[in-house]
Amino acid sequence: MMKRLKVEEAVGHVLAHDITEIKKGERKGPAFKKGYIIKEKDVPHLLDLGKKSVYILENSEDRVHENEGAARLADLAQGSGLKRTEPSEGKINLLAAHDGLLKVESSRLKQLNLHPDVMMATRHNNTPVEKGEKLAGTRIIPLLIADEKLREVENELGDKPLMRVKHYEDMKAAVITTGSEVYEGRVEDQFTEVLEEKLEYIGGDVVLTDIKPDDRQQIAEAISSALAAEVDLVVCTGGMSVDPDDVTRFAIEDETDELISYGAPVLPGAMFMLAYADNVPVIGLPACAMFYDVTVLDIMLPRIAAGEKIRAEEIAEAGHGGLCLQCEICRYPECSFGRS
Ligand SMILES: Nc1nc2c(c(=O)[nH]1)N[C@H]1C(S)=C(S)[C@@H](COP(=O)(O)OP(=O)(O)OC[C@H]3O[C@@H](n4cnc5c(N)ncnc54)[C@H](O)[C@@H]3O)O[C@H]1N2
Ligand code: MOO
Repeated sequence: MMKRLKVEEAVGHVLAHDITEIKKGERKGPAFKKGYIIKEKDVPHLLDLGKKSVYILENSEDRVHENEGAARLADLAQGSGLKRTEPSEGKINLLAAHDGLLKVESSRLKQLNLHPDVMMATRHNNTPVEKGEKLAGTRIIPLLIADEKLREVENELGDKPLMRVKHYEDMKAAVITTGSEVYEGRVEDQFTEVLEEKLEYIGGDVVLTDIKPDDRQQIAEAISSALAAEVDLVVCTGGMSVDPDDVTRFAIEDETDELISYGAPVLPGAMFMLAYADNVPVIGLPACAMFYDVTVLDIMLPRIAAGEKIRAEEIAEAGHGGLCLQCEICRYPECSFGRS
């Protein structure tokens, strides 16, 4: 159990919790850590921190201290690809152990947070994250919690962790540039380099490129050869909208067996198309993806690279959060874009 003692009387006792010191613009952190044995020389410092009394620790079996409470909550969330910090001021942070796609089971997270006296705050599901980034923080709200209460949370949440970071698969992609103006050399291809960059970010490679005019059959043949070369992903660029010579989508239909969607509730990216040929994703990418830094591709590609098959329902859900504000300084993925 805990006992409250005047600081002068607390000398020689074990501190029950971290004591925070905040100096504006200078420092925020624990001046004293839980478990610290208070010494005579600490008394003035504690008084400077506004502590006339402190909680000291006495042994008890049915109560769990904030640091252990945080560790038990972290256990519920920490799946593969996450690591944790030591508790500080009663809180544990979960970090990305490697680059990848963050998965958070938001309905189970809510279940946890419906319990009084515990909290867990996370980043959004399906966020592409980089090694070392902070993904979640968790703690109990009071200093001590009944072991039974924590056990209730643990029983309800079960063994399956709430969070994990999926590795990106080493994707080999084919890029088929379409457009008679590019094919005839009137315009230099500027799309392929955009895709090379985006694939590099998720650990993939463009291994095959082709340029075709706005001709359904020629584009279809290029898709067919890319699939025969056993790439993991085919991306066709351009010719995705409404002009009479925008035929890319018909060529994609010709060569795939499962159309997920032509059109996506995402701006930029309304004319996005996703289909599968024998489970290999074939994307039709509108020319806006060449112009804007962040588009529908940045929402879909990390998921595809993490080995997920995207369903039509999920594309429909992308409408909520599907509007990019094109901020002067882009902070994607730290913004509302793509966070449905
Ligand atoms: N009347 C309408 N106009 C447009 C619509 C619409 O629904 N109704 N949709 C708009 C949307 S949304 C988009 S996005 C754009 C682009 O659509 P496309 O994918 O069909 O693009 P293209 O027509 O093929 O090309 C547009 C533009 O981009 C240049 N381009 C294309 N590919 C390359 C490349 N590899 N390298 C360099 N430049 C490229 C092309 O030359 C054109 O200038 O359509 C809106 N319009
Ligand atoms: O496919 Mo287009 O702008 O929606 O950007």
